[in-house]
Amino acid sequence: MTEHRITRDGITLHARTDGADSADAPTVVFANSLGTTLHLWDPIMDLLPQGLRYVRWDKRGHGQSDCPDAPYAMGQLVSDAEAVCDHLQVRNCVFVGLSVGGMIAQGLAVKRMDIVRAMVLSNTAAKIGNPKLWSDRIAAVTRDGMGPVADSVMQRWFGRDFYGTPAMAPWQAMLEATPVKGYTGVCAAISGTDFMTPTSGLRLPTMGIAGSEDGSTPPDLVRETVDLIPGSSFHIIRRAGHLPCVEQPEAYARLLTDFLTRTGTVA
Ligand SMILES: O=C(O)CC1=CCC(=O)O1
Repeated sequence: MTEHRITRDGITLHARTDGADSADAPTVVFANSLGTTLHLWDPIMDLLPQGLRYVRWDKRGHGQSDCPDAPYAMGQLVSDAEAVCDHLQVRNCVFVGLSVGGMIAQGLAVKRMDIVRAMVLSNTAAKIGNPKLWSDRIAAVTRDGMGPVADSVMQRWFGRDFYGTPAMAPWQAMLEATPVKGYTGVCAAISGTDFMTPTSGLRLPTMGIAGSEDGSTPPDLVRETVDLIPGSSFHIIRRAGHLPCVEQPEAYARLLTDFLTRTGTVA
């Protein structure tokens, strides 16, 4: 594992690479969701093929990355992803984005075909929620902090088998540790994003993943976006909510590994 600090736009972003330690290795880049750090992917890392380079980073306002004042724009989040990839010489990668991470995937694929060769749109959509949903959430978190919204977020993040169990505690702690400015900054970026038109122009190998019990981006919403891209595939992971890589890591890693094989990323 190697840690990286990348400075752009007056802030420093924290990233790490695992697996192969060379820019020449086939590379998979992971983009996390709102209120999570790069540790979102920990449960699947040991289940993925060897010989590849795995890149992940903390979005601005999350984890060990700097936290500038809110609001943020989707263009800034996409440019952050671009800066991480350019710093690490990522080209022709498979880009895996979950939720807002999947919006970043769509934005980066439109902007930088040299970086994104194939993508996984997990628990995401071209447009998530509506401006009132996000302005209400920004107002509640700005007024009361992360604590009071945590339970309703957990109910969307996790299916009924996982919600309320001790295994949920570290994920709730991750959410509650997110700075208010970072959380509300990213909420504003999501609120202002509708990628329906640009995403419908994308032509690259794409796989969609949904959780059968996802309360934030239900399967039909994910499918609607994935169907914009001809030739894409779509899979539902059962007994999982918004973060299936946490609840069903084996099933998630199996889908990813199959996709890496189909796209010629692993033999
Ligand atoms: O908190 C939620 O509702 C889940 C979510 C929406 C966008 C994202 O990244 O996470």
